[in-house]
Amino acid sequence: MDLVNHLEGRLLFAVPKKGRLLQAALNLLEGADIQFRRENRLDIALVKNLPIALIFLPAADIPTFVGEGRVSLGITGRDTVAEHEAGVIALRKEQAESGKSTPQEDEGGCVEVMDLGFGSCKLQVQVPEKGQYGKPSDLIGKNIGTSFVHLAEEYFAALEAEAEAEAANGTKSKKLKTKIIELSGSVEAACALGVADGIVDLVESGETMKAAGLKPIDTVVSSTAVLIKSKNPTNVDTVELVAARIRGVITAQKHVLCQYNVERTKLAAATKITPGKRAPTVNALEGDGAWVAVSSMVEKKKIATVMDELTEVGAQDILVLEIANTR
Ligand SMILES: Nc1ncnc2c1ncn2[C@@H]1O[C@H](COP(=O)(O)OP(=O)(O)OP(=O)(O)O)[C@@H](O)[C@H]1O
Ligand SMILES: O=P(O)(O)OC[C@H]1O[C@H](OP(=O)(O)OP(=O)(O)O)[C@H](O)[C@@H]1O
Repeated sequence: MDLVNHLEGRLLFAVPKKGRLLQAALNLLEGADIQFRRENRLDIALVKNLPIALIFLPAADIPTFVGEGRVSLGITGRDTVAEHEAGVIALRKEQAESGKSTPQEDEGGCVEVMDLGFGSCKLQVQVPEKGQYGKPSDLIGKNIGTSFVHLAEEYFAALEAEAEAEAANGTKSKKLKTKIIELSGSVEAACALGVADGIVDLVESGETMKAAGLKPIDTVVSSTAVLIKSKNPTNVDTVELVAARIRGVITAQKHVLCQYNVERTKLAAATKITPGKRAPTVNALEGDGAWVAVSSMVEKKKIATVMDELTEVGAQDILVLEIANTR
């Protein structure tokens, strides 16, 4: 089937085609009951139960497609959105300076719909552990290796402006003194191989940088995966439906359902610990007027403490249940 000719009327939704965000993004689509079958080697998949076509793209390219309005919705890292936006700002500035065209502030761009809670990492400035550079300003005028050229340029332009203002010499140079060298991967190798004095790269556990003999000296962007939409999306109702479904899955992932029995006299103390989303559900226990059963949504990360506190106030038969979905 020629899928490209079946896109008419469908919401185009970009999903990372590989890499660290792929599996979590697919899990989210499954949780939101977005059903599709991706043919081998095809980067387009028609959704069976909704008017959506999934477009599988490199995470770093998704903000370009969404920002230009070619695709209405996307899942990618906030770092890639920031890089795209820094690129757009740099281009507008360049065009304005050369008088080529008028900068259009309101045109295009990505709107963050929600944080998806996975893929957390930091874009950091890293230097050799045993080297001569201790703070970011030491790197002014040096060589910086990165895949995030626009964010690195923006970062060092701000550092240079700050340094010039401090020196109060009034010579605000237009040209960046620091040399930004674009690398597409294995950026951590650049210092040891003499290509760069410092790097701007992603860090999660810190293991890669430690193994490469590097240490962080600043954070440029803190990132997680995000759902983004274009400024003027097509199929607005479907965009809202998908966002609501994904929000439900994420809320469910972050919470558990806590059920317990407690004496009515201790109910106020217990429900103070588990106030729930709106309010806890309280039911009488069959044949025992003195006891009630309580059920309440609790944040997953707090559940151990909540169970300790409930036990302390006299709650019994505490059960913790996974929530598959919620609205
Ligand atoms: N070490 C990491 N830990 C957590 N998230 C990361 C990490 N590295 C990257 N990410 C996130 O995942 C996104 C995609 O990066 P990833 O390297 O997986 O993509 P990719 O498409 O395979 O790119 P490449 O081929 O350049 O490695 C990044 O933009 C960032 O938001
Ligand atoms: O802090 P850590 O948990 O060690 O993760 C950081 C590493 O992960 C990313 O690289 P990736 O594995 O995507 O490979 P790449 O260098 O080819 O981009 C990033 O560029 C770092 O190299």
